[in-house]
Amino acid sequence: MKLMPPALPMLRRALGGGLLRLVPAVVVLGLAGAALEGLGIGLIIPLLGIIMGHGDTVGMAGFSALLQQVGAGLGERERLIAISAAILGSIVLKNVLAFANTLLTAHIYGKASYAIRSALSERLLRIGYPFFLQQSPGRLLNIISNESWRASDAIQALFGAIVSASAAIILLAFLMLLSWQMTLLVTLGLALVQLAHALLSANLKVPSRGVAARNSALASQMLHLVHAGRLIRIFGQEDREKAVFDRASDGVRRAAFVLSTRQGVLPPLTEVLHAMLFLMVVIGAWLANVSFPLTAAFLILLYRLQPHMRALQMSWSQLQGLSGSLEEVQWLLDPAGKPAAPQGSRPFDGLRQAISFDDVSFTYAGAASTPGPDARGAVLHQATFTIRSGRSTALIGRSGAGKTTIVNLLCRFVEPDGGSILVDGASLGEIDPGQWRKNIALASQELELVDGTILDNIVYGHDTASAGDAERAAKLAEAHEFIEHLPQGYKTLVGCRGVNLSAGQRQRIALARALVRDPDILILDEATNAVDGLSEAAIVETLKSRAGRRTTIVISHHHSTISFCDDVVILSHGRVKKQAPFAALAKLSMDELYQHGPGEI
Ligand SMILES: Nc1ncnc2c1ncn2[C@@H]1O[C@H](COP(=O)(O)OP(=O)(O)OP(=O)(O)O)[C@@H](O)[C@H]1O
Repeated sequence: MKLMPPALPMLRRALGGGLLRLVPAVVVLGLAGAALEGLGIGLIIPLLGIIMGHGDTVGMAGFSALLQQVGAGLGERERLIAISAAILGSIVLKNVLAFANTLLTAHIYGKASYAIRSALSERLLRIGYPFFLQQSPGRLLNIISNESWRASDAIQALFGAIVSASAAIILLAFLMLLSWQMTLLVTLGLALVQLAHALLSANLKVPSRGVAARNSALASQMLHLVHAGRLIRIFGQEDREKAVFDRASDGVRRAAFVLSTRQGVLPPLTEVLHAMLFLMVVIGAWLANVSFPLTAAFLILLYRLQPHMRALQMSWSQLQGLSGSLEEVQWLLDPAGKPAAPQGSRPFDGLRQAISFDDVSFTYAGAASTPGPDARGAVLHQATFTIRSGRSTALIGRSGAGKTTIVNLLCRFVEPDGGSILVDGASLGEIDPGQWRKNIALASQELELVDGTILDNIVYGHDTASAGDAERAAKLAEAHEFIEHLPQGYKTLVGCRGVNLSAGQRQRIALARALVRDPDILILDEATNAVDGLSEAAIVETLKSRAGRRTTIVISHHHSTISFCDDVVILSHGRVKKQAPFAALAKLSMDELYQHGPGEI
């Protein structure tokens, strides 16, 4: 049976060498504190000897006899004061060290929490985009907002265990010096209690996983309530949503209750076992005729040892109780089995001739029933078409035809399952993704605005852009006029995901954000569908001005939006039905274009 939470080695990696180097300091402080405590208690032997009026050494040998000699040369009164002062000094110093250890542990806890959150955010930012298509946002949110804290608690529990174990070892050593026979008995008893505790703690893993799973479900519900505020109200679903939320919340309560009750059994059980051990020592010492000062010092030491043993056991059960959280954090941090970020090292500084899709097939993970390009669920089937450099290409097709999927492939959010995408003859998969993305800009109905000002949003990802550049881009995107009419102009806060603006205003800012980079390849995916006709006509004029100089890819269901394009690619059910110069088909309506057969012009 595995008693150690499996995720601890992973956490060790996440924490890095810096924090681990502090572990010896924690151990040294723990050992020194316990040594001072042991010494202070040991000095009770001569103290009691003086109070009882004799230097009774019956049953004493070695260390205890040595302690009995402390201050032997002094007068009785001076000796009493000196020993009392030494006991008090050791207690004060021990507590100073305990405080230092608390500070150090708090420092490590804070740093560990930070390190875990930082590692999680790093993973989320560097992981391949398909991961987000597969995973529940509620689970991810729960890991970052809840489980990461619990993983830090696990680290604190681990450090607590180290301190308690150090103290226990030292106090056991003192006990050994006082009476090795009684210490052997005690050690055997403690080992049995420890084993019973460890076995019972191992059963905490299952309920701990239950708590983590219920927390994920609750986080999903929370996200839903926050994001679907309008939907819930317009369809009058408040009561139903409340019931669903309460069920998820009650699930967390019940799972946490199961975990707490199983954890709660452990402290009383171990206390009873420790009390039995304590009484066994008292009776054993009486039967063996051990001197009173020695028995008293032994029992006080044993009494002081118990909290450390209990703390060690509690840290252990806490670690087991947190194993579900540790596993969740480990799952997210572990790169195994997760989509990798796009690779490639070939330099790219601009499109010279064309981007060619050559028999490209693609299936979203989880959508395929059988592997391979012809699998059911494939959303692109051997798509072949060309996007010419310096020209504008319209990608059209009915809803679900695969247009946005082509954008996802172009932006390397996903990679083709079959066929190849060639950029000036080189495979897109070999091109440095950073350099490639620097040369493209995407304005899409799905790309959010960031929480900040309008200016922040326009220059997002283009650090060298000045306020003047932003204003020029806003003019091109037909956004300048409405921005100027806002009380704070470009300093207006757009709110979370741009809630303070209308849909058309948001789209124009997103378009300005794409245009401010004057990208080599501009991709517009339904980027102006909420913009009024007049503004759209002006935007089309802007796009026309890129002709011959820059490449533009436009996806739209509106004839007016694609009217300036040189080429058109017609998609149907993931297949390219036709690629033709747009001028040859310009007279057809969108419906006629969608229905257009492969050979007809
Ligand atoms: N993340 C996903 N997982 C599984 N299937 C998906 C995913 N995204 C899209 N699809 C499926 O892929 C197909 C193509 O979707 P895509 O978004 O490319 O269509 P589209 O032509 O852009 O449609 P629209 O005009 O409605 O935006 C659809 O059948 C859709 O259900």
